[in-house]
Parts: sequence; C-alpha cells; structure tokens
Amino acid sequence: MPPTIRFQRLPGFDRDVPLPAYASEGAAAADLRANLLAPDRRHGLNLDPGARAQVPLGFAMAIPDRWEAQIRARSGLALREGLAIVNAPGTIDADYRGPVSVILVNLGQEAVRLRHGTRVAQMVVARVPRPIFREVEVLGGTARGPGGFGSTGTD
Ligand SMILES: O=c1ccn([C@H]2C[C@H](O)[C@@H](COP(=O)(O)OP(=O)(O)OP(=O)(O)O)O2)c(=O)[nH]1
Repeated sequence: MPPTIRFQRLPGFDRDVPLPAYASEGAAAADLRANLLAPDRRHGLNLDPGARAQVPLGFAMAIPDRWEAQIRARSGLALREGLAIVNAPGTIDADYRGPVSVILVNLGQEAVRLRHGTRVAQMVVARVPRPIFREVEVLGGTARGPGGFGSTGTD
C-alpha cells in the first residue's frame, strides 16, 4: 500500500488552486501550483533574469516517517524560460509542518512572469532508508580504493 500524504490548506491562500496531483497514470512527480498572495495574485510574480523567488504553494503537509518529498524543476519551464530550482532537489522532511514553498531562479535572459495557480514545479515522494552511521578505524578494501575524479579515464 502506498503511504498517505496529508495536505492542509493554509489561511489566506486561494482554496480554488488545486493541491498537488499526478498529471498522468505513470507520472513519478505530482505538479505543484503557485498560490500567490496579493498583489502577486492579480499580476503574477515577476522574475527578472538572474533573480530568485520563494514561491508559496498555500499548504502544509504531513509525510509519514521514513519518507520525504523532493521538489524538482519542470522540464518545459526549464527549457522554455530557464526556470530552475535553486536548492534542487528541495527537501521536505517528514517532520516539517510549516508552509511548503518552492525556490525558483530565472537562469534565462528574459524576465518571467509566474501566474497565480500555474504549475511551477513538481514533487517526488520517496522512501528514506535512514542507515545507521558508525565510525570505524579501517574501511573494507576494494579494487578501486581511493581512485576517483577521472581515475578510470576521461573518455
Ligand atoms: O524547497 C524547499 C525546501 C525546504 N522546504 C521546507 C521543508 C523542509 O523540511 C524545511 C527545511 O528545509 P531544509 O532542511 O532544506 O532547510 P535548512 O536550511 O537545512 O533548514 P533547517 O535547519 O530548518 O533544516 O523547509 C520547503 O518548503 N521548500
């Protein structure tokens, strides 16, 4: 059984903006819509080239223990407008109950206007194995050893 993610709409935000939803049967990520406050709600949120913004989504959420949500860019917006997630992927912790937001940066050369209610990012919910961390004096050997950073060649 998949886990249940609970969403709570926050006061002051537009209740007509859909909560996260999968756009197709096989989609790995659920689309996230901007839920803007005045005055951005009317005019949209302007992002000049190089500028970044914290875009509110209008909800808080509860993810079960040992799960997380990853906020990722939408490829179409990335390609067309140069919109990227600054902290990609943004991490939503299972114990976080504050407002969920998306941190976007405009890497394009034109200003971008984010309209209220549009899909600005996407969210993957994934398991967190939470391994045990242990300090040791000696690590087990491997054929590679410390080799890295191109040690196997650059072709
Ligand atoms: O894109 C993001 C990233 C984070 N968060 C929320 C959920 C997350 O659980 C919390 C803290 O995020 P993170 O751990 O990445 O931030 P931090 O700078 O390390 O702060 P903290 O010391 O609060 O963990 O902020 C978002 O709403 N959007």
